[in-house]
Amino acid sequence: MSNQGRKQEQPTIVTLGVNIDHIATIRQARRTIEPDPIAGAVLAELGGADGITVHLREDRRHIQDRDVRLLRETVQTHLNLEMAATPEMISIALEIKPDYVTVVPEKREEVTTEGGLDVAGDSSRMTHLVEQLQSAEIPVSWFIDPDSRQIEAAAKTGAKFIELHTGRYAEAKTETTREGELAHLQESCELALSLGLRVNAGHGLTYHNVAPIATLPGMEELNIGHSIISRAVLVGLERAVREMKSIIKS
Ligand SMILES: CC(=O)[C@@H](O)[C@H](O)COP(=O)(O)O
Ligand SMILES: NCC(=O)COP(=O)(O)O
Repeated sequence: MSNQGRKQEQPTIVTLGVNIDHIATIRQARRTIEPDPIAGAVLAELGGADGITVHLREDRRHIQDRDVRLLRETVQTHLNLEMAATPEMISIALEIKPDYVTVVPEKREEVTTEGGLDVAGDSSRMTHLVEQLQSAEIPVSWFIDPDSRQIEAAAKTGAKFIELHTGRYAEAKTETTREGELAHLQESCELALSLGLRVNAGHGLTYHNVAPIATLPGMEELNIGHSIISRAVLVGLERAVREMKSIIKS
């Protein structure tokens, strides 16, 4: 069922979904048991995360099926499962029942998610996916570019959310380009709310570029991963070395 005609109320507080994929990237570099993203999720929640996001890629390069199953049992806030629109992923989502699913485009050869999903170009398959997941009470979010055609198509599928891809904003090389991308994101957010969608955003957000996105009227949740995990590695390093040194000395 489409959302049209039901303007979404504007949320007043922007929440933070912490994407813990790259804790698993470090673990998978050695195919070992540490660092465990489940422990990472507990610490992120203690630090104030409002939600935990993981992307179960088809190639399982970082997050594994076991991680998603355990996170479902341990996450105290909400669990956002990012996944491709494939039968395998739909069946995993139906079994695990995350608090919501964000459907993303995926290519095996990409380093990270390139561009948003083409909901407009495959609307009947996408509408069917929404019916399958939302009839099981799993709200669907489309990870799309700030593009009016995609936003209108997203609303017609009946999905509850979109996540605006902030990659072009994050990668802008000049202030003028960045301002232009921010304006696209603002207009997109307004359009989505007017069509009854709730609006999240993410990709490439950092400590330096997040503030203007966090103040966009109507923005609900920002999903941020790489920048937070990168900082965590560095701010934790001194303590980690001290702890090893004290064992060696004793
Ligand atoms: C869809 C998205 O933006 C996130 O999944 C992010 O890309 C982290 O995962 P990868 O680094 O595997 O792309
Ligand atoms: N959907 C975006 C996300 O979960 C995190 O992306 P990034 O901060 O790792 O680029």
